[in-house]
Amino acid sequence: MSEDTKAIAELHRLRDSIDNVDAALVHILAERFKLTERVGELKAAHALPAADPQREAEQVERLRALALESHLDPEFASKFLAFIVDEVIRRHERIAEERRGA
Ligand SMILES: O=C(O)C(=O)C[C@]1(C(=O)O)C=C[C@@H](O)C=C1
Repeated sequence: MSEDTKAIAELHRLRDSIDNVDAALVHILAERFKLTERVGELKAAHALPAADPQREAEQVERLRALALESHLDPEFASKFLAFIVDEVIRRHERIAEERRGA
């Protein structure tokens, strides 16, 4: 087997593993959004604000430390969290509007 053929085989193996990790990420995100939807319902029912900056600051601090331990760029980890949390807040606001309109 030539070196190029071996490299292509290795590329396919790596891509198979990347596909597995991507599938796990989608499943984990789906579970997280199921949980945050329940939080959104709870907040709407009790007129609590969609966003909780104190909680977010704690989450960022915790994730940055975990990222460092795992040799992941902490800046990337906090941007990734912010991206998800922004979407959660939008969904919380939508739930609250729907409950107000109902
Ligand atoms: O914990 C909450 O209060 C949530 O609404 C969940 C969540 C999150 O996605 O983790 C989203 C918005 C808040 O600003 C903080 C955290």
